[in-house]
Amino acid sequence: MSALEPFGTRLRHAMDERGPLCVGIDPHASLLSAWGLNDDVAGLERFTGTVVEALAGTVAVFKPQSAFFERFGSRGIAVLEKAVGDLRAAGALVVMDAKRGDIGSTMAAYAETFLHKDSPLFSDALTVSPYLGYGSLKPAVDLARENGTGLFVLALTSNPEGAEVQHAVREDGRTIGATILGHLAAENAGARPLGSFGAVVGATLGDLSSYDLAVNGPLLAPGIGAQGATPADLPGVFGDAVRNVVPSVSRGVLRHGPDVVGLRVAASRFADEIREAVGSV
Ligand SMILES: O=c1ccn([C@@H]2O[C@H](COP(=O)(O)O)[C@@H](O)[C@H]2O)c(=O)[nH]1
Repeated sequence: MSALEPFGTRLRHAMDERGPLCVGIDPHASLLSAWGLNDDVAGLERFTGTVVEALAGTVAVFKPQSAFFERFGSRGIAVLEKAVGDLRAAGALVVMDAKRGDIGSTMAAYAETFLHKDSPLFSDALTVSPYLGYGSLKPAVDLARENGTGLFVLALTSNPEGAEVQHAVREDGRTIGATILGHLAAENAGARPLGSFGAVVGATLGDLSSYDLAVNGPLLAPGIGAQGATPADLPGVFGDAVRNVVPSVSRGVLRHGPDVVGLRVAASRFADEIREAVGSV
């Protein structure tokens, strides 16, 4: 494979061409059942293949949730591998939502799993947890730089429980979330048109004006749809940083399957609402 352009550059182009919507692939057992599928590998395969068939050619970014594939063991991982390959072959970017984080030496192995160009699970970016210390992510940052891939670091997550950690105030007066954002701004310094090191910032969080979201990198924003946030909330949550937001919707789109037209209509409705909301800033 020839060297890839940096993830941030590829993401900016994909957002310009296809819009910023990210569709999450979360094959919950309840969704498999609602689609009339069994909660087994054949059901997983059919579900995932239908999402790819319906949306891979039009949506910019996909975020497979690794947990829903891992729960089927090696055969589930095989379904995930195929989906990643098919999505990328259709011109979409893949953010693997595996939320890895460990001491540096183990982090290097996680990075090789998802961000090394020769890995079967090679993805354009990976979600990672900085809660063993931001510095523990260095092997992933380094490998991402070498391979033209990216990271999305959990900074201010969409779930209410996140606040007890992420809003905690350090001795220097900064919150943990703000500290993570600061590290990302440093990683992305000077990158054009967009850095490759993004933050996960929930769309559910309300006014974040006390946080400096100008990290010169993408802001992956889960929480739209099933968790209650809407595209119209985006400008109020993200302010000027909204142009770098990648709004992510999983169940809000997936519940419209298994009909491929239903999935397309749902994704296109979210894309339109996002365009309207973000265009208004
Ligand atoms: O802060 C976070 C980080 C990640 N997620 C993940 O996004 C999807 C949300 O799914 P919905 O069905 O759209 O609610 C899911 O995979 C989460 O693990 C998040 O929700 N919040």
